Amino acid sequence: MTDLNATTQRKLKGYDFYKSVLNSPKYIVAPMVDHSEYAWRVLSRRYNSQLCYTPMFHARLFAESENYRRTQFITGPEDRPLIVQFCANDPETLLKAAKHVENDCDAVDINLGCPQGIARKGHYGSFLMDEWDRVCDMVKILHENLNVPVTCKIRVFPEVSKTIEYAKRLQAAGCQILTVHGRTREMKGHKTGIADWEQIRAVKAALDIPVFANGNICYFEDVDACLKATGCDGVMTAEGNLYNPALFTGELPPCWKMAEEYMQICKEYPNSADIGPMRAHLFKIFAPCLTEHADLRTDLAAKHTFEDLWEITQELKRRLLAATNNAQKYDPPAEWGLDSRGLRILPTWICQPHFRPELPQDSGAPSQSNEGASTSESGVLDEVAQARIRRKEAKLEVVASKKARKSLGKLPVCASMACLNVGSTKCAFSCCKTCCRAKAVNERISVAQNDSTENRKDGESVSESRAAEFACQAHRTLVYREDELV
Ligand SMILES: Cc1cc2nc3c(=O)[nH]c(=O)nc-3n(C[C@H](O)[C@H](O)[C@H](O)COP(=O)(O)O)c2cc1C
Repeated sequence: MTDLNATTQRKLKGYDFYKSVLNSPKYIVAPMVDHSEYAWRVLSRRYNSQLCYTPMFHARLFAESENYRRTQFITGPEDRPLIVQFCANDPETLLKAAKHVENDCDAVDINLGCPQGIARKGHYGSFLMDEWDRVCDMVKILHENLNVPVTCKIRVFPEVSKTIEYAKRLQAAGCQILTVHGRTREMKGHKTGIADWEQIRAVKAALDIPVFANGNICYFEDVDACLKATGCDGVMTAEGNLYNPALFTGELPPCWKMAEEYMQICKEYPNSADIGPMRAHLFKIFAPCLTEHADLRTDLAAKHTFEDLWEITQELKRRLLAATNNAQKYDPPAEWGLDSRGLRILPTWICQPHFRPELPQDSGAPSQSNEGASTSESGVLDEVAQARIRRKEAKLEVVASKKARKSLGKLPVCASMACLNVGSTKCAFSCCKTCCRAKAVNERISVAQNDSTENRKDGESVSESRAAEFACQAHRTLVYREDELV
């Protein structure tokens, strides 16, 4: 261990550190596994992000593996101010890992908020929220032995008094900046919900060190609202930044512009991002328009080279530009149009926050808030979560359809499983009027297509002659009476 006084005295603390070293940042990019990598940080900084965090690194792996360090921690001279984040549960291991980065960053952060299963297994993140002594030992060892300050990122407890007490313990142990994610450990996935700015405000009021607020930032306007509501020194955003990397400028740029610039950075800065993160970013940037261009969505999931992803980006750009008459810029309306959920209606070619689809009432999941974009600290693609929701919704539809069929009692149901109408006794196949007609039309067409020219009477088209014949032969019973049909 180094000389305690020498190290701690040399370092600027709290507000001095925040102002002199970090330049009083208000706009902060969150630590994000697989997402806040070097290339993404370069892009975010170009669009007014004033402080960036690296993705969370695993302290033990970082301490032990040169290969892990080399492949995971990539940075450059313009990548400042920068805070490197670790997850850990052992003070000595954490210190060993942090020593490797102390000369290439401005502070080291401890992840005390990850709520994912992987954190439960590894015993870190929010699963240390009940072990205050161990957590404080980790803060203390970095405070006393690192050349740079130590910071922490926490989630809140259900009780505000407990969050305040916890935050004070961290401050006393040597934490120099605290980020408060205003959600509890249980608020994840479908239970994400809205972050509690009131709890963040209470924590901020109780501490002497700078505090960053995290949660509920979807638009630029939310930043000021959050600063005002919480009194915090800065606002950190994760998903808001992923869906619109220019969020902190107040701009709503076209998706292709951000995608192209990001890809160019990846090319310009070799090794700044892997294909995995690149693809994950493109999925998010293009999220609003990928439903309309499902073929490219499939391509994006399947392709594995930079050139392929670049080509997909270019193709989407071509299509979107064509659809928007070459519009390069979006001018927000004086007053926002809102959809039925109260969300802003924006064209799909514009970078915009992503809102989870509302689950049906009886899905067993708590209802979603508009702001409650679910987070994934283990870096799992939102695509996967959305596919899961879609599958669940499809299942619920089948259940509802079966229920509805049951409620029709003994009435014969249309033989075509696709609909719930009562089947007609006049139809040879027990279809309802609509399905029977559709069937008849299709079959007429196929008969007509097979018809030979010899059968044609002068002046009559093939389809007309054979269709009439077909309808009267095979569908003799198709004489509908409207009142028999649902
Ligand atoms: C893809 C992704 C990866 C994340 N990885 C981390 C991480 O490495 N460390 C961490 O402390 N939080 C991580 N988080 C959580 C965010 O930092 C942030 O606390 C959370 O998303 C809430 O902020 P938001 O409402 O702005 O999204 C991650 C979130 C996302 C969406």
